[in-house]
Amino acid sequence: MSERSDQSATGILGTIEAPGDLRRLSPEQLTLLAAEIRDFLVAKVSRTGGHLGPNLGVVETTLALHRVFDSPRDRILFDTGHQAYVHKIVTGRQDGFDLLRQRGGLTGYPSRAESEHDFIENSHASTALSYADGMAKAFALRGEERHVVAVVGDGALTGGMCWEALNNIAAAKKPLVIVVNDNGRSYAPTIGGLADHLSTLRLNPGYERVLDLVRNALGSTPVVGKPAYEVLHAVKKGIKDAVNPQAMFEDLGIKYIGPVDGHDIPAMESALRRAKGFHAPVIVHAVTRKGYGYRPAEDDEADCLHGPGAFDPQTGALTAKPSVKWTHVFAEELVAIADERPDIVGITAAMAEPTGIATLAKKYPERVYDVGIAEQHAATSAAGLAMGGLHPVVAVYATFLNRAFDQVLLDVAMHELPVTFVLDRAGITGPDGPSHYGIWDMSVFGVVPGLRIAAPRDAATLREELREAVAVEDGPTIVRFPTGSVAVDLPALRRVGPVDVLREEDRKDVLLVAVGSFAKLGLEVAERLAEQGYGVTVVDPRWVRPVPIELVGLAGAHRLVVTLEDGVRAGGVGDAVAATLRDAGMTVPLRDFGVPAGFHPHGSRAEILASLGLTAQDIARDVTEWVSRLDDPAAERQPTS
Ligand SMILES: Cc1ncc(C[n+]2csc(CCOP(=O)(O)OP(=O)(O)O)c2C)c(N)n1
Ligand SMILES: CC(=O)[C@@H](O)[C@H](O)COP(=O)(O)O
Ligand SMILES: [Mg+2]
Repeated sequence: MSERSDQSATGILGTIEAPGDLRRLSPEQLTLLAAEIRDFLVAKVSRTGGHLGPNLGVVETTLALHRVFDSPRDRILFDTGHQAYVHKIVTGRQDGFDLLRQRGGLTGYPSRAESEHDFIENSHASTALSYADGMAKAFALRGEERHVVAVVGDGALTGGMCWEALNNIAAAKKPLVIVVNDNGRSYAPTIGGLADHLSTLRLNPGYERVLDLVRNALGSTPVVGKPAYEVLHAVKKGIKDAVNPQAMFEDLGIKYIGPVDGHDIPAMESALRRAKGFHAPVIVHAVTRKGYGYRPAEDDEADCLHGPGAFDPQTGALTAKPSVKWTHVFAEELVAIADERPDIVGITAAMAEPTGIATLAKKYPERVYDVGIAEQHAATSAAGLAMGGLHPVVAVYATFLNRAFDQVLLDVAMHELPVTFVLDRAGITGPDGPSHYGIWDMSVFGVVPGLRIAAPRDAATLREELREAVAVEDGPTIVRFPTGSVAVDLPALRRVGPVDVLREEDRKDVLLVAVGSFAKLGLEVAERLAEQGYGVTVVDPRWVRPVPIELVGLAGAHRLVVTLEDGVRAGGVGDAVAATLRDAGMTVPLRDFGVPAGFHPHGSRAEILASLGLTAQDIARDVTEWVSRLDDPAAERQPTS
C-alpha cells in the first residue's frame, strides 16, 4: 500500500503532532482529516461538554490557517477563543481532550501555559483585533517579518472594541490578516446592521468568483504587461462597483477578500495566501456553518449546540438530568412582572437564551432588545430607555458587565436612572476559567454611588429581590446569582429591616453574615460551630450594597462577626460591613471570607471553592481559631491559613 493509504488506514489525525504535519498532506488527506477531527470533537465533547458548534464550524478554516501560516512564529489569534479546539488538536494537544475544561486538564480557551501557539486567554469577545493591532505594530517596529492573523466571529464583530481596532488597523497599514468567521450566529442569529451587511456579502454572487472568471477569460487572450494590468484593474473596478457591497471595509482602508467558503480548504488556502501576500491589513471573509458536519448541531435552532453539557453523540440529546436553574426562576418572574408593568423591557447582549431574556421575548418580542455582544452599549442604551420612561432589565453574565463599569457609573448611576442589571453566573462559575468567574461585581460596582446590589439566596428571595429592584426608581440596581441549579429555599426565622435571620440561638458568639447563595454554606458552618458549643446567628442581608444599617445592631450583640461572599474579598461585602461597623464606632472583630483576588485555574465550582478554603470545614476551623483567641488571647497561636 502507498504511504498515503497506510496513513489513511491508521487515521491521519494520529499522525498530526504539530502544524508542520499538515503541510505534507494531499487535498484528499486533508478532507479525510477534517472528517476525523469532526468525529474526534463529537466523541470528546459529548463526554466533557464544551463549545461544540463553534469548533465544528472552523475545522477547515483552522487547517488552512496552519498550512498557510507558520505558527507560532506567525501569531494566530482567536477572538473569544471558544473556537480554538481544532487549533489545539493540531498543535499537539489531542490527548488533553479527555479532561477538557476539567481541573488539571485542557482549558476551553487558548492557554499560554499549554502551548507556544496560544496567546489570548481572555474569553471575553471582541478583543482579538486590538491584540493583533498591537502585535503587528510591534513586529513592524522591531523589524520582524512575521504575520499576525486574527480569527474573529461575526458575533464578536458586533462588539465595539472591534471597530476601535479596525479604525487603528486601517490607519497603521501594518500587515495583518483578519479572518472573519461568519456563520451568521452568536448563539442565535447575529443581529444588527453589520450582520445584515455580512449577509449581503455572503449572499452576493461572490465578486471573487466573478473576478476569477474574468481573470480566466483574460488569461486565454495574449494580453501581457501593463495593458493586462490596466484591463484587469478596470474590470475589477467595474465589478467592485457593481457587486461590491464590501465597500465598508475597503473604504476603511482594509482590503477585502471574499466571501470564501470556509469549509473549502483549497479555497481558504488560496484566499489566505493572497492575504498573506498583501503585506497590508486585509479581511478574509470566510462563510462557515456553526455545527457543520454534525446534524444535531446543524439542526439545533437555539444555538447550534454552541456550548452543551455532556450529550449522547448519536442524538445530540443532553445527558444531564433537567433541573430548575437560577436563570429559569429569573426568567419566569421577569415575565410575571412584565405582565403587570408595561414599562419593563429586557436587554440582552447576544445571549437571550442563556440569560433567560428569551422567555420575555417570546411573550413580548417588542419589549426585548438584543444589542449584540455590546455590553457597554447595552448599559447606556438602557440609560436612554430609562430616560424615555421605561425600566430596562439588562441581563448579562456577571463577568461581562465588568467592561461596562464606566457606563454603569456615569451614564446610569450619575443620572440616577432606574435600570436593573441582572447578573447571571455571578461568583465562581468553573469550567470556563478565570475570565468567566463573576467574582468582581460586588467590589467593582459596590463603589458606584446610588447603586444597590441584591444577592438572593434561593428562588423565593430571587423573585422577591427582583421585584424590589424594579421598584427602585431613583437609581440602578443589580440582582446577582450563581450558575446552575437554584438553591433549595431557605426560610427566614424573622426579618430585621431587609436582613433575614436564618438561624439564631440564645448564645451570641458569632454573627455570620452569609451573602446570597453562600447562605447554605453559612448554615453548614454554624452547625459545625454549634457542635463545639458556640452560639451562631446566621443572617442573609439580601441587599448587600449599601450595607444594611441593621447589621450594626446585630453585630453589637455578638463577639465576632464573620462574612461569607462568593466574590473577591478586596472591596467586597466583608470590607463594606467592616467599614460600616467602624463608622458606627463598633470594635467587634470581623473576619471576612471570600475569593482571593486572582486568576484561579478552571475546574468545577466545588473544586475551585474548596481550593480557596471556601468550604464549611475550612471556614469552621478558622472561625473556631478566631473565637478561641477571644477566649484566651494570651495563648500562643499559629496564624490560621
Ligand atoms: C464580552 C462577551 N460577552 C458575551 C460573551 C459570551 N459569548 C461567548 S461566545 C458568544 C458568541 C460569539 O459569536 P461569534 O463571535 O460569532 O463566534 P461563534 O460562536 O459564532 O463561532 C458569546 C456571546 C463573551 N464571551 N464575551
Ligand atoms: C464562550 C462564552 O463566553 C460562553 O459560551 C460561555 O462559555 C457560556 O457559559 P455557560 O455554559 O455558563 O452558559
Ligand atoms: Mg458567529
